[in-house]
Amino acid sequence: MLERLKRSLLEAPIYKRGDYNYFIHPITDGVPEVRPDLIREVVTHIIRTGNLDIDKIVTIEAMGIHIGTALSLFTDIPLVIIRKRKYGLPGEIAVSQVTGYSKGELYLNGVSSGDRVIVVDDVISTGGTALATLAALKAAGAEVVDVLCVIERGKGADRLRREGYQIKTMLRVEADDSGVRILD
Ligand SMILES: O=P(O)(O)OC[C@H]1O[C@H](OP(=O)(O)OP(=O)(O)O)[C@H](O)[C@@H]1O
Ligand code: HPA
Repeated sequence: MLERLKRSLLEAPIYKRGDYNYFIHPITDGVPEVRPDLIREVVTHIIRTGNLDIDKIVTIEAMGIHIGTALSLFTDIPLVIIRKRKYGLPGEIAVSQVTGYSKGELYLNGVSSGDRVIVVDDVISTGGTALATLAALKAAGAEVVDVLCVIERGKGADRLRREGYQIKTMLRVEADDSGVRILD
């Protein structure tokens, strides 16, 4: 199961971002290319394992967009993209995002109070992006029925679980100077 994802992760090159061993992968970076069979494998797994009794799919710019778009096309459920750009629309919700190597602002539009949503993203590492997303959705009055990240590294998923959130991930990996190892 998930053979294409596993194989491509084991081949992923490492790029040092300060002290952070950043793996470069089609799902997380769109590099070198995003093959349809890989996306199909990932989205098929999300459909099989995610709670899709929802009104909207929510993802985060940038590398959640291809996953969210494919899932939306497969399920006919609308997609909301949390952007890194302010639009100033009425009701726009801004939250701060901190990852293992960057800081920024995220802006949520398009989710209404009472909307049932799933959050999908490519990877969780420190959990900073997911926690910011969940804070924005709470402020919007949405009901988050599931959180699903394709790849888990570090302690971010455990951080969300400690804060009471359910999160599903497809593969857990670790990355160091020598490359990516699949833990389970
Ligand atoms: O658990 P965290 O430490 O928050 O890391 C996970 C986040 O890091 C990346 O986003 P980022 O904004 O760095 O890059 P992107 O624009 O390429 O998605 C990735 O897409 C996740 O959203
Ligand atoms: N690779 C790609 N995207 C990421 C990573 C990584 O190692 N960590 C957080 N987002």
